[in-house]
Amino acid sequence: MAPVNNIVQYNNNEHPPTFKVTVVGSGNWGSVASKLIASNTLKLSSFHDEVKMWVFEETLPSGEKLTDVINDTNENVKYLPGIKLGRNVVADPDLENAVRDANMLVFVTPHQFMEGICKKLIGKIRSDSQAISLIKGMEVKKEGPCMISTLISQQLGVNCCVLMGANIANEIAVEKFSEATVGYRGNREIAENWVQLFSTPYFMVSACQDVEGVELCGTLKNVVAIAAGFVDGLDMGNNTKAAIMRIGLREMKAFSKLLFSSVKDSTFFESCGVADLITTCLGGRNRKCAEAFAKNGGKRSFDELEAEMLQGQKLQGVSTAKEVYEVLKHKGWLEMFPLFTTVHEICTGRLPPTSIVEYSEHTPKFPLVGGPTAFP
Ligand SMILES: NC(=O)c1ccc[n+]([C@@H]2O[C@H](COP(=O)([O-])OP(=O)(O)OC[C@H]3O[C@@H](n4cnc5c(N)ncnc54)[C@H](O)[C@@H]3O)[C@@H](O)[C@H]2O)c1
Ligand SMILES: O=P(O)(O)OC[C@H](O)CO
Repeated sequence: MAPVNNIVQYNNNEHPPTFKVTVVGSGNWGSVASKLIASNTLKLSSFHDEVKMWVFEETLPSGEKLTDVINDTNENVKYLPGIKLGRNVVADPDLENAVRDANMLVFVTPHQFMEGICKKLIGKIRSDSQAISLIKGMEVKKEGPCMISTLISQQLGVNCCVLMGANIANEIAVEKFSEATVGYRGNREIAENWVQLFSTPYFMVSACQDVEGVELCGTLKNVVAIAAGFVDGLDMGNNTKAAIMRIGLREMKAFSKLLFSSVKDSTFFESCGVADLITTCLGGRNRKCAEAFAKNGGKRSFDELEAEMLQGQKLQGVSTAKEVYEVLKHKGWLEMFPLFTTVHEICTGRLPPTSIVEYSEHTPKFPLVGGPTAFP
């Protein structure tokens, strides 16, 4: 399409773009996701070039508003400094305004804020909207666990896919090769549209018809990352860390399948599964803060360490460990999941960090190295 005197003209063979994207969230991963998407909307004729990015507004130490600085410099100076997002990314602090024209909504905020965000969006989005969640976490309700994609679907009445994977944002920001998995249910065409929107030569995305499995992998690996951080903080070495990762993967798979019998074994071999578990236990923020927690003998709280070490970025693993613990307790499954249980008990100070490989009387001794019959 060619702009003539600022009016966009279409020739006979060209259709106006169908899809307009808004990214709800502008943290570390939210900013990188906006950059990936914006590079593609410029190339794909079915998408409008402009990508709106909703910013939870804050005032920087300079006294300037973060949104103004992003729009002036094309950089999220707080959450992704040094990276240009693409001139077609437009930051907007007004949530309602940011989503008004969009029909492809990308949700990427820390999970604890999503319930409030959904409430504000009820009745405010286009009726033909599709959604995708890049959020690793879950909510626990009276009725039981609720995945974030389910929260979005139920509250907003939209179909919601998920995108998870071995995706440390700072590495993708500098275009180092990574993979990701789009989880979907039902319509493959919609999933393919998301795959197209995110894929670049350095970000290889594939689709998997197992939305619960993909989302639970992304959510639960953060609990295992906390355990891996404890092992690092206690200088226990690589063998111990590998053992923790193996046991963690077993618990991830068992928990997912107990909650949703539809979860597929093969999902755990996708980027969202074993690959994300490895990268997060080697280089993630949950691992880093848990290492500091263990080095301090559990005497400095995770809240304090998060504020000091992450400068506004948020951990998901500590709250996810609590949410998983609530589910296990409610279902009577605590004894089947000693790693998940122990991580929560260490985070809350009920057990010392060294307990990650020592089991007290109230945690069972067997399943940490459990045989094949310990789980379904
Ligand atoms: N950073 C990564 O490497 C990475 C990679 C893959 C997935 N994820 C997942 O993506 C999700 C978002 O992570 P992120 O790295 O973009 O965020 P982040 O950790 O950088 O969190 C900071 C963001 O939270 C916002 N925020 C703070 N208080 C808020 C409030 N009250 N309401 C709404 N927003 C508020 C901040 O404005 C900022 O945008 C998480 O679930 C995370 O697990 C992160
Ligand atoms: O830095 P973390 O621990 O939040 O992990 C980041 C991503 O989820 C890794 O894929």
